[in-house]
Amino acid sequence: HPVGFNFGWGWGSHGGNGGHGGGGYSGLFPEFYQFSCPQANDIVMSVLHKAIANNPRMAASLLRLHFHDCFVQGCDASVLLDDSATISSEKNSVPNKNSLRGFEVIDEIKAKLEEACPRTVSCADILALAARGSTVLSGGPDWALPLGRRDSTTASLSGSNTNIPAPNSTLPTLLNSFRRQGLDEVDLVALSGGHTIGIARCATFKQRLYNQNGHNQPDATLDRSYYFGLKSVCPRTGGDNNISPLDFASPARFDNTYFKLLLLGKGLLTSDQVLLTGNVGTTMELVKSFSDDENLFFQHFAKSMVNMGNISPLTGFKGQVRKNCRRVN
Ligand code: HEM
Ligand SMILES: [Ca+2]
Ligand SMILES: [Ca+2]
Repeated sequence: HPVGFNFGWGWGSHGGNGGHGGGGYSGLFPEFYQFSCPQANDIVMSVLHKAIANNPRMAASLLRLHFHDCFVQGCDASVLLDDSATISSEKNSVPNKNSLRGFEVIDEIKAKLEEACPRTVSCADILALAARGSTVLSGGPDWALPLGRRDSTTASLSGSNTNIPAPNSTLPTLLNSFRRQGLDEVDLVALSGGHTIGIARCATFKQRLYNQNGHNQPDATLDRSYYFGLKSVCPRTGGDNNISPLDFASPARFDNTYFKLLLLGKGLLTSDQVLLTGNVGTTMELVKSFSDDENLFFQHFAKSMVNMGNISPLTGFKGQVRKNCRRVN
């Protein structure tokens, strides 16, 4: 039987971390495919290698996909489901529409895995493997990745609209949003470091340039020269789809320059800069520590990615292993 004896390994769905990511027992474990599909990660990495060589931004897009999956119904590949008679796709939510990328790469990975190990590797695990592989191939840390997630048969468009924080969020709002997922302020700062790679559209930060507080004034925490540079990319009207790197110093390199830029007032999104200026909790100290010590950032990023990846997984007999990530079986 291709599914192997991993299926329903037993302790799965009763692990009881309360559906939360932060610490605790998830029922997932790194060796989940050791016997049923030992080559799973190699297949993922070979597709990633090609896709990222072809377009370095793809690493960023795939990392973000896992985040947008985990914050809505947990890490269950709900984000990958297309519209159908029974599914209102999360792809149409405000944070996702015209923004999420990388679905074709996930499709390619899934097709190769179905050939090698039919009906074995879930789409939710593919998202987690692709996020880790993208981090590694961009120069970031590697980590032991708990596996064994199964795929949802539902999606939540409304959950996608409410659970994924907006780029103009205040620090208390960000902390609340993460807390609801069982993640703490260290997770928030470490995972925001994912913005060391990738790109954002003007629409997501334009408010900071022209009307941060309802008085037609720019965000006072923005460095002046950075502000003028951003204005040249994002005019007051139009240009909403123009793009700017989240970490302009090294947009394709997974390093700690994101935090160094925050110290210089050169964070792109409000949600980035408030980690330093927001004055709640110890996020400011964490930003300073991560900008001082890349190793420390890498260790925390790895740990927090595991925490995020543990949010409400479907295990044991719950959910299914989709044959095609875009639709339920
Ligand atoms: C803390 C709250 C967060 C907010 C408010 C936020 C917001 C955003 C926004 C607005 C964009 C640009 C989207 C666009 O222009 O279409 C973006 C891109 C990105 N985000 Fe986040 N994000 C957050 C957390 C995270 C986390 C936890 C990760 C992963 C660990 C992540 C990874 C990324 C990456 C890699 C990109 C670039 C994607 C690409 O270039 O295709 N973000 N984020
Ligand atoms: Ca999900
Ligand atoms: Ca970088």
